[in-house]
Amino acid sequence: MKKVSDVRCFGGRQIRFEHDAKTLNCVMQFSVYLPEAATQQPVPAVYFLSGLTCTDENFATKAGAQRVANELGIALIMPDTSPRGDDVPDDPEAAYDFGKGAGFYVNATQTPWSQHYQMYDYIVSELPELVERELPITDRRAIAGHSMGGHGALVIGLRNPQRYRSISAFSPITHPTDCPWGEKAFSNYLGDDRQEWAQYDAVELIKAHGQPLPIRVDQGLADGFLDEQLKPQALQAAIAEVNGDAEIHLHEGYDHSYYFISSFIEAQLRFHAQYL
Ligand SMILES: N[C@@H](CCC(=O)N[C@@H](CS)C(=O)NCC(=O)O)C(=O)O
Repeated sequence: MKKVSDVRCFGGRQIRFEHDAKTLNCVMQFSVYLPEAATQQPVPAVYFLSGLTCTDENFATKAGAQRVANELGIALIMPDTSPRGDDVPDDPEAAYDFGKGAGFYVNATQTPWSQHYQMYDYIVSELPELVERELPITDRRAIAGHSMGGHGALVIGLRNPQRYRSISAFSPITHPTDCPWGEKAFSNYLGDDRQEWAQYDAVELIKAHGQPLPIRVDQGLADGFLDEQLKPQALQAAIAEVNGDAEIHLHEGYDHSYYFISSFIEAQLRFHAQYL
């Protein structure tokens, strides 16, 4: 992998890398925050999956996570949200909710998407293997995300409890098989067989397999996507059905933006630090 930039930030370093991603069949960029503690010994990591339209830079520049990550001695790994490059197919109408910037953290099975859109395997396997080999980062991992990335964090954590210690999400798409964003993405990436979709739906996974890891969710009640796309009550009902103990924090007046994320990222990082 090649370093694109490296700057000092809150005692640690904010670094951007580029590499040939084998699972995605394209060149990808990702960002890493290394706390000062990583100069002494390898540190655990929180992987943060961003939402629709984002790259690795949205969370890096807008969430304000580095100060607390440095205090806690935790690295932040910030991947992009889809495969990139001129060879990668995009939404024919260039809509923001499908194609580039909208990989939905699934392994696509349908043409022409399946050649590049393998974001599930990229996040679960290729990226951790790379950063743990090349950087002072351990295999003590937590996974977090926002919106589409909140969906990704829940699904990836729920399906891989042996690989992660805790899960958190801001404004997650909790039940993508039952909302317009999810239905559009899954029918294109995965085809029409809805049984194939359930493996990428946090509500369905919890109902089928319970809650294997600690979970914290933060959701703003002034979020414009709340009722149509995000449906926190579907997640609450699934958790209740399996007698889980996920923390779901509903915040009066907060919206879907990075102003919301920056208000509660400290609480989420301190939540993960208990388990890392
Ligand atoms: N308002 C956006 C909808 C997409 C959106 O809200 N994206 C969220 C994630 S779902 C985001 O993080 N956007 C980038 C940012 O705020 O920096 C649009 O219409 O393009």
